[in-house]
Amino acid sequence: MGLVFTRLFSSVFGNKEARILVLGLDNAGKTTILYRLQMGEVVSTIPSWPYWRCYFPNTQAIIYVVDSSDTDRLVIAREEFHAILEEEELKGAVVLIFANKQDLPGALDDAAVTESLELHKIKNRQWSIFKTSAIKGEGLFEGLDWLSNTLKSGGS
Ligand SMILES: Nc1nc2c(ncn2[C@@H]2O[C@H](COP(=O)(O)OP(=O)(O)OP(=O)(O)O)[C@@H](O)[C@H]2O)c(=O)[nH]1
Ligand SMILES: [Mg+2]
Repeated sequence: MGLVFTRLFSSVFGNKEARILVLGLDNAGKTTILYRLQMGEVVSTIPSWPYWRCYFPNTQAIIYVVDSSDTDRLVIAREEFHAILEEEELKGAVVLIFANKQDLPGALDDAAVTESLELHKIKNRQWSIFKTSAIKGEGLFEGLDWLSNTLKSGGS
């Protein structure tokens, strides 16, 4: 399951529209995050894997959401994440990772999630990871600020 939205970033060059995909395993917190960010934009739901590709063209950024407390499924999350990065149509997209559910006991921190997802393998692309709690509303805007600045400065 995923979500897609477009957002306007104002910059010195005027308003720039960015198409952003929010992806991640089920239960990661994607819907909660978008609700928290109070996106005024139209958010559409992407049904399931086979259809994800239809949403890939013209995507400037991917937000990949991980349930940091669901350590059993981090391997699956890693495989899914790297499969997404392999997609030709997403080669130019900037990647923001949300290590979500930091409020839960046993949640891995950003360094541990970086290790589990093997983020050091990411090549030729701008990326960053932020610790978030969608429930508490923590870390989300910091991440979005990074994304906004990165897209304004020309993206990948
Ligand atoms: N404790 C805690 N729970 C969270 C957090 N973010 C989301 N949840 C909970 O996790 C569950 C799943 O959240 P959703 O936002 O529905 O997850 P999703 O990624 O949209 O899931 P799908 O739509 O099934 O793909 C819900 O019960 C949320 O309340 C968080 O930061 N902390
Ligand atoms: Mg959802």
